[in-house]
Amino acid sequence: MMFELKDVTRRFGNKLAVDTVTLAIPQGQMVGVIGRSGAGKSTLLRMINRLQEPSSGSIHFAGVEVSGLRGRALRNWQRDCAMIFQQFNLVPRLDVLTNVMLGRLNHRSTFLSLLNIFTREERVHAIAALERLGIEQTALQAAGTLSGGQQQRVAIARALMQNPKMVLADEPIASLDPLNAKIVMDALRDINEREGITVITNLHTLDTARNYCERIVGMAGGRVVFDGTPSDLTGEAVKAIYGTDKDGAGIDEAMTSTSINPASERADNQTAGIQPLALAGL
Ligand SMILES: Nc1ncnc2c1ncn2[C@@H]1O[C@H](COP(=O)(O)OP(=O)(O)OP(=O)(O)O)[C@@H](O)[C@H]1O
Repeated sequence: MMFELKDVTRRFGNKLAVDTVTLAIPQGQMVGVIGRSGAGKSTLLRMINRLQEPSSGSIHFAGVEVSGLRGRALRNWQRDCAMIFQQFNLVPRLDVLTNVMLGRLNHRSTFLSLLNIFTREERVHAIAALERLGIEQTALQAAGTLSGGQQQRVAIARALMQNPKMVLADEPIASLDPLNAKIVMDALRDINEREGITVITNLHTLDTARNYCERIVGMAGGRVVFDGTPSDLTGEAVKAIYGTDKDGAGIDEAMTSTSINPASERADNQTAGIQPLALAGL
C-alpha cells in the first residue's frame, strides 16, 4: 500500500503555501516533516486529511484518489488518517474514557452519538487503547485535569479508536516539556512499530526528527527541499531547510532542539489509584 502526493499545491491568495509537492510514502513509515515556521508543514498535513483542499495536484492512497472523494467515502478517508493536534483538542470537561470513545463518531449513527450511548464493545476498545498508552488509570478523570503529556496520549488513544491506517500529527509535542515530549514521541513510535500505522508528524525540533523518524522531509517556502534519512541530513541540508541568518552564519542545530526545563515536569503525577474497568461498568 502506497500513499502518494502528486504535484500538490495550495495557494492562499497569491501566497504559495505548498508548492508542487510530490512524495511517495510506503505503509508503515515514520516520517518527520521539518522546516521553519510558515514553510507549509501544517497546510501539507491538513490537505492529506482534507481539512484543506489542494488548489491543484492529487493525493492517492492504495490506488484511490482521496483528493477527489466526497460524502461517505470522504468521511471514511478522514477516519483512515487520524489527526493529532498541538493543543490535543479534547473535550476538557468530559472524562477521558468518553473522550476516547468519541473517536468512534465516524463509525456510528448520529442518533447514538447525540445521546452519547456507547456499546460495551466500544468501552472495551477504549480501555484497551488507554492501556496501550499506559494511561488507563485516568479513564474517569476529566480530560482537562490531566498533564499535557497525558492529554496528548488520550488524543492518540482516541485516534486509535478510528482504526486508522495513518496518523497525522501536527506539532504534537510543541506544547510539552521535554519529558512529556519524549513520552508522546515514544507512544507514536510504538503505534508505528507495533501496528504498522504510518505516522507523518510535523516537528519543530530537528533532534526529535533525527531521533524518531526513519525518514525526514524538509520544507522551505512550500517546497520539499530535503527527503532522506537522518544520516543524510548533513549541515548543508539543514542550511537548505532552515536557511542562513543574515550574517550567513547558518543555523545552529541547538536552536531547533528542545531545552530542558525540569521545573515544569508534570508527567504521570495524576494517578488516581482507581479501578477504571470496574467503574466503567465492565
Ligand atoms: N488559512 C490561511 N489563510 C491564509 N494564509 C495561510 C493560511 N494557512 C496558512 N497560510 C500561509 O501559508 C504559509 C504556510 O503556512 P503553514 O501553517 O502551513 O506553515 P507551517 O510550516 O506549518 O508553519 P507553522 O509551524 O508556523 O504552523 C504561511 O505563509 C501561512 O501564513
